[in-house]
Amino acid sequence: MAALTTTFALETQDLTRTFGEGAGTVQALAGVDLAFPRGSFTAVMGPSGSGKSTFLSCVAGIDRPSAGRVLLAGTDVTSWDEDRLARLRRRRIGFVFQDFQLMPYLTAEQNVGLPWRLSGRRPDRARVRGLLDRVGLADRAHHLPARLSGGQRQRVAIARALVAEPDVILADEPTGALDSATARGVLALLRACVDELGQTVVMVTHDPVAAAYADTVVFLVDGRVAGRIEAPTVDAVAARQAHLDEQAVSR
Ligand SMILES: Nc1ncnc2c1ncn2[C@@H]1O[C@H](COP(=O)(O)OP(=O)(O)OP(=O)(O)O)[C@@H](O)[C@H]1O
Repeated sequence: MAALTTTFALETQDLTRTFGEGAGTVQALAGVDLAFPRGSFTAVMGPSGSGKSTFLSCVAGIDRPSAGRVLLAGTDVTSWDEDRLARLRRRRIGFVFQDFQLMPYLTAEQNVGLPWRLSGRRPDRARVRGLLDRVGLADRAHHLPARLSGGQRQRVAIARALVAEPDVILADEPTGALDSATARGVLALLRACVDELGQTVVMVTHDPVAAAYADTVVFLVDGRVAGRIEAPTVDAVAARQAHLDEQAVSR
């Protein structure tokens, strides 16, 4: 059976995550089946609280699903222990967090090189500099995060997620804190990761303009897949979002 699943960089089967117990139980994910082909760009959208961040965390192995499976390149990693998952994340997954998670005492350049250091390698300085240049921060390489704006910090986090050329890039609202010109630059960079390097990008966003950079948009509602759009346009995404919001209000 494994051969059938290896064309997908990432797959979830019946992914379920429940928080709390008894009357206070929240079902953040209620059986999500999704498959992400290698070299694809997928946007995950949905109302606030629909399970988007929980989905990314479970897929990255940062959170543990209550049931269901996560497969990376056809390998079931659901029951891997913490150490093994951490090593996998370092090697194969780039994660852009909502809150950046930069090391405050490292410069922009050192933060970008961190994934290499953590896996015991010397950072490739030319690649680090090249990525800082791509995200428009060539002249900020020696700045500490405290001396960067929110948008600049986000761009350092993106460069860091890309530096080790991971197979899968998971991004939670990567353009949320950016002005529209910088956001376009970041989205073009993610698109290039897919088109030029064959990486697989899964990006949570609320923004139809950002979602239109993807090949596919998947909508989550109440922890379930509620729809998808292939080859999305800004108008098609915005219309579907409005429709889902109306349904949510009338529920
Ligand atoms: N650690 C937790 N403990 C309890 N409930 C949680 C926890 N994390 C998430 N939830 C709940 O799970 C549901 C899904 O949350 P999640 O953050 O995944 O949604 P989201 O779609 O990313 O929302 P947003 O767009 O607002 O970021 C919400 O009802 C949330 O309150």
